[in-house]
Amino acid sequence: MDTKSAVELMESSAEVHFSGFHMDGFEQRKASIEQPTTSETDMYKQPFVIGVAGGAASGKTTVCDMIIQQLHDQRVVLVNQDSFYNNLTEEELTRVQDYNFDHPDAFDTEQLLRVMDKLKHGEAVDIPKYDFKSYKSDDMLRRVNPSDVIILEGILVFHDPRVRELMNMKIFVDTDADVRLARRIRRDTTEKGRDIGAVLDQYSKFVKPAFDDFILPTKKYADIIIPRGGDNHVAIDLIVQHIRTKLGQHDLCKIYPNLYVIQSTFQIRGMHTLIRDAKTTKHDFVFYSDRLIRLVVEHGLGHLPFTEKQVITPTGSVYTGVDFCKRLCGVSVIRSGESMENALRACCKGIKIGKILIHREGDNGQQVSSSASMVWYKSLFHLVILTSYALINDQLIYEKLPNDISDRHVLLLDPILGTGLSFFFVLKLQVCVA
Ligand SMILES: Nc1ncnc2c1ncn2[C@@H]1O[C@H](COP(=O)(O)OP(=O)(O)O)[C@@H](O)[C@H]1O
Ligand SMILES: Nc1ccn([C@@H]2O[C@H](COP(=O)(O)O)[C@@H](O)[C@H]2O)c(=O)n1
Ligand SMILES: [Mg+2]
Repeated sequence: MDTKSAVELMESSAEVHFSGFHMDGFEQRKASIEQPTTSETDMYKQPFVIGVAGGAASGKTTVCDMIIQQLHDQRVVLVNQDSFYNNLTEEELTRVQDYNFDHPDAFDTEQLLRVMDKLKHGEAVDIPKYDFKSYKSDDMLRRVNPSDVIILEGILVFHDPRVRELMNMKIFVDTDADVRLARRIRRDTTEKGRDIGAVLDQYSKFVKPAFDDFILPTKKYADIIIPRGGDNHVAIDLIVQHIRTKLGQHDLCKIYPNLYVIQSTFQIRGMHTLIRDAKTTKHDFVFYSDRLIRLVVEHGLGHLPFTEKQVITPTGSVYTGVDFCKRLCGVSVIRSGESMENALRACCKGIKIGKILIHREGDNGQQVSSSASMVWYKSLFHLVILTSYALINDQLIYEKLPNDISDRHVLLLDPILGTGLSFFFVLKLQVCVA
């Protein structure tokens, strides 16, 4: 992998907060207890699941096709809830006009859940093909391979809470009832060869009541409501843009399995908003930057190894806990890295902090994402593999490092990930030291 692709990926991942980025071949979490990691990496390794609900003939399939078309360079699969229609018994087939295809019980939701579970865990699945004319699943199955994005589409995909929980994004296609009915009449008479009278009977007997009772009430679960379905190009563009941002994070974590992305919360976004606001006072800027940096430091520390430790509590009982990793030091990249020192000192009592100053050339003033970052790695001698990152012509102007740095876990402090080139240079430097 070359530096350029990493930088490009970072560019595509604005708003991501990187921490705990330690490189391949790195010896990690060697101590007897591993910190139970709630790694966001695990989360992002799973596919991004989008649910698309809405009334029959509202344009769900059309919207999905448009999203898939715009995401042509990504691995996307479409799963239709229609594929999970229960087969009709012989008796039901004789009185098909009395069968309610719009009721939640018409679907085999347990099978849908099994299929989604497999896909989410990276397994290929065979999905039934439903035939609207024979009211039965076809003998032919459709092979669906695991993908980065799974779109699950259907009138009632928001109905069952277990299905909803699988979704990272929920879209409701909101189209006027008269438009839906007009489209349905055209579709069912031309494509399904049905009689217009039967279409209208089915609509008033089942489709409309089920829409009011089961589909419309699920609109509240939607993250995004698209009026006018496929005609709403602006909404579809925005959705695709959002998915791309999410996939940017996803890709980074795939490339660097030990990259941890701190999940954005409203607190974090609130701090970013204040920090980025030109009107923010210097005092507030410092206050909120400190708070943000502290979060990154805490998060990074959470990935260090721990050893088991037992203590006696004031009531005399034994508490089995863990001991902090003691062999730590920080290295800040002068000058920006120094802004992270206070937070590190506040979290790690008496920690030694070294400094390095780099003269940087060759970034052409490019800006990538500006996010607080902290990188930790175990010791300088583990970084030989990083030679390939060193594409830049920078110089080490000054260094003051703890003498025993090679025995310590090193927290490299560099809060502004501008182009990321300083960071890569630091890695190059370690190759020289080793
Ligand atoms: N924006 C649109 N303008 C005109 N026809 C449309 C539009 N969106 C969908 N249709 C047509 O309406 C019918 C239903 O659309 P579809 O996307 O299959 O809806 P759903 O999947 O919600 O049932 C299809 O025949 C489709 O070609
Ligand atoms: N044999 C069937 C099965 C389903 N329907 C109708 O299809 C609609 C759902 O599909 P969409 O693509 O429109 O979401 C639903 O309203 C069912 O009534 C059918 O007519 N025959
Ligand atoms: Mg459809």
